[in-house]
Amino acid sequence: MIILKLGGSVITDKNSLTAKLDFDNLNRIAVEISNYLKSYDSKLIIIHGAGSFGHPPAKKYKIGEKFNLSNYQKKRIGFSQTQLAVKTLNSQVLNVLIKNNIPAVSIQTSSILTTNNKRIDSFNIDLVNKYLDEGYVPVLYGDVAIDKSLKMAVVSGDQIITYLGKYLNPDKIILASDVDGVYNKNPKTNSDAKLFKCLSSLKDLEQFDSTTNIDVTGGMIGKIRELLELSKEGVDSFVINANTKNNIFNILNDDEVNGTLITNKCNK
Ligand SMILES: Nc1ncnc2c1ncn2[C@@H]1O[C@H](COP(=O)(O)OP(=O)(O)OP(=O)(O)O)[C@@H](O)[C@H]1O
Ligand SMILES: C=C(C)CCOP(=O)(O)O
Repeated sequence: MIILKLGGSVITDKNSLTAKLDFDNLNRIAVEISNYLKSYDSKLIIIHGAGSFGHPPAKKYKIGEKFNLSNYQKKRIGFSQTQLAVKTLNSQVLNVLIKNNIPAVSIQTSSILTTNNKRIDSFNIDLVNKYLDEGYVPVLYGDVAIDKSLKMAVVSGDQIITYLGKYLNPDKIILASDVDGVYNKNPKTNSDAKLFKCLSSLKDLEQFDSTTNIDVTGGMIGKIRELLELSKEGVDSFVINANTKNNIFNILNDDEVNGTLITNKCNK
């Protein structure tokens, strides 16, 4: 079974302050996934990020931050707006996947899990497995969730990967973003940034800035923290660039792709 995350920076314009789908990118990626599934009968879970649909409302309403009960009504509206925004993105993603003949089914993250202190503490994985067994491609996404301690939280697609990676024993975990992998510093703002072929510790990074100021889940650093957590359980993952044509098809197909392997077994 393969878990593939389509980053919000790939399927949306993440620099936009209003929700904006990157249809061309999404459609090209859907064609690559569809071509792979035509040849191989493998189980696939897709997770997508929230991009410019989810991060701006989550930031505006400070979802997941401490608040007074007197503020609760406004926070509820913020929760609802964020949930609707990511659900809207998810519908658009599903529309493109299904048009490309992928039997995608949407699993609304906020209806299938809860968190405690921002970490997933209950998850109806059975449902995901049942869809997989019936030959569907379950699609989950970064969303909000009811949180036992904080009342509400943001759950990143990356945290969903860590959770499913631990419990479903996937053969491959792929995170597709808009850069070639993990660098020692942000490659978008540093022309001398060096790409890691393999990463096993955050200590190797020189800079810890996130993507844009709208990101509420820590950008690339948040992602690496999740993946390093997973690597401690012996589960490896790859970070690759989905903006490069055929990268998604090639990595699904086990062909070599430029990127970063996150593992606890890098040979230094
Ligand atoms: N050390 C680094 N290595 C690679 N990218 C970095 C680094 N530091 C910052 N970045 C930025 O991280 C961005 C990718 O992270 P981001 O969280 O946007 O990914 P995503 O998974 O596509 O988005 P989302 O979380 O919305 O799904 C890149 O665009 C890059 O500019
Ligand atoms: C901002 C929200 C609601 C979810 C964030 O998910 P991510 O884009 O995968 O980090």
